[in-house]
Amino acid sequence: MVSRVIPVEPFDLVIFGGTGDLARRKILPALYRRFRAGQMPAGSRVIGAARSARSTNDYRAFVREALVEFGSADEGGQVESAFLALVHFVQIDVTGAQGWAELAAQLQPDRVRAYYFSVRPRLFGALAERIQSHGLATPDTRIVVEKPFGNDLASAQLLNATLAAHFEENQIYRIDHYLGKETVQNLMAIRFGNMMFEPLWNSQYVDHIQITVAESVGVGGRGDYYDRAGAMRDMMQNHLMQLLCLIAMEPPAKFDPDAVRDEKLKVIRALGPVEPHHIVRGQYEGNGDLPGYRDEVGNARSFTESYIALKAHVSNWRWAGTPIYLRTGKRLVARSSVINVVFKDAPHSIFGEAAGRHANLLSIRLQPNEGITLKVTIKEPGPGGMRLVDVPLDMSFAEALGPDSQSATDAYERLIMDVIRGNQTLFMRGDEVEAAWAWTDPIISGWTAAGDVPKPYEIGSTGPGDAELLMKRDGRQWQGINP
Ligand SMILES: NC(=O)C1=CN([C@@H]2O[C@H](COP(=O)(O)OP(=O)(O)OC[C@H]3O[C@@H](n4cnc5c(N)ncnc54)[C@H](OP(=O)(O)O)[C@@H]3O)[C@@H](O)[C@H]2O)C=CC1
Ligand SMILES: O=C1O[C@H](COP(=O)(O)O)[C@@H](O)[C@H](O)[C@H]1O
Repeated sequence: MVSRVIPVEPFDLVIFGGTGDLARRKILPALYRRFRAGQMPAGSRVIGAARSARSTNDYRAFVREALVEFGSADEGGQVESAFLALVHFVQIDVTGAQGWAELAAQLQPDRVRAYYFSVRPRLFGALAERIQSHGLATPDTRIVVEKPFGNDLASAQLLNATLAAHFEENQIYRIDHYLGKETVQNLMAIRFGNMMFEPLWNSQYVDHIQITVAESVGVGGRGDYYDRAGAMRDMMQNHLMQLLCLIAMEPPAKFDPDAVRDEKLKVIRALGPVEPHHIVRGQYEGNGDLPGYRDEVGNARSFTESYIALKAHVSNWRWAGTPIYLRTGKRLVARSSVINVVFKDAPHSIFGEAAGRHANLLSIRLQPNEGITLKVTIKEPGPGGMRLVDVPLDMSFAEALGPDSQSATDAYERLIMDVIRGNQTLFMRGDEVEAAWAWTDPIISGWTAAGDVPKPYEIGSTGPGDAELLMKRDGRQWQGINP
């Protein structure tokens, strides 16, 4: 069961950084898949822009290679040729004066225009300014801004102010690709489309929540950026923060951009400061087969974390007393993003202590093997008296909805089409990003001032042992990281 395609009018999309890694791996294949699905109308244009010279024909060959490598091409077929015919290239150095007139000539009047900022973040401001000063912005223009959106509160505020000098907030689409994931949106459907969860969704019934985003890959070719960012800025401040918002927010009055984002913002603003002893930072060590973090980023003295776990509190009526534990890291045992909602024990066991105490657990698997498991307590079968065991009520979305249900539309496909449709619900608003940095900054400055050194952990493990202790001290434990 795959959702229907919502048609859009022909549009022009300009990818600044159209020859870069992100364009190659994500943006171009996503556009092609939407074209193949019939959602990108003929007459639309995809214009790659980059600093180095190449012809449109060369760029089409580059795009074709990207489609082949990232699994979307139909090997020289008609669909691929029709898509490539929509692709053009313009050489523009964002900081210079050349190329803008040529770009203007490529753009069609009276249609939606989207400029994708897939260049280094320090070019974002200049790019916004140049688009305006060269008269390339119409009222129907949108800009799509990639991460990272600043690297602290001050830089995010400055970037927001720079963009706001040239574009209205309703023209600015700040990407957090986690919001485009099918299962992440499903969090809202699960919470607000079902009556059974909401009455239990508070500190009276929920003991604690665990949010895990584990990766098995290392930092790859992005070592330079990553070593300046670390797991806190790269993942926690944005992706895990968004998951936390969706799991903790109040029901918005309706599913519209500002209603949803207002509620998320309230959650971020309700986050209390994090105690230094509630934070564990880690760095993976090499193991003979694979290089360690420091070798991978080429910095033998790096103290940047490739893993972070922390205990957060949302200080409001719903969640007072229910901690939310978050962890993310690279080179862990498996790629697995899961939210575990751990319910409290029954207040009194009528079966006596020998039967054991059991807590219900709702696991929402975001990737891979998307689905939900509810662990419930039943009687252990057999004549051995009233002994209790936990059994899972397990639902895989692929089994329930068909194998195409999760993979049909990847995050970038959905997000780009939302830009064209002018729907900002799945994009971060400026105040949300600033609030997230306002929470993050003191955490980072705290460990920097204390000279904290990340704990080593083994490649293929669940992270540093101290993260287990963080839970153990509270009489709790992490759920396993399973593929
Ligand atoms: N790669 C990834 O996995 C992810 C990337 N991002 C973000 O996406 C953005 C792009 O990243 P990525 O694709 O990896 O970067 P790359 O370094 O691979 O590509 C950079 C692109 O920008 C172009 N460029 C550089 N300088 C200029 C300039 N002065 N004027 C015009 N074009 C210029 C380059 O063109 P040329 O080669 O001609 O110089 C190239 O097309 C960054 O903001 C990054 O943080 C976000 C999430 C993931
Ligand atoms: O934004 C980022 O996300 C990826 C993880 O994304 P996923 O969709 O594969 O879960 C992460 O590897 C990268 O470091 C980070 O910048």
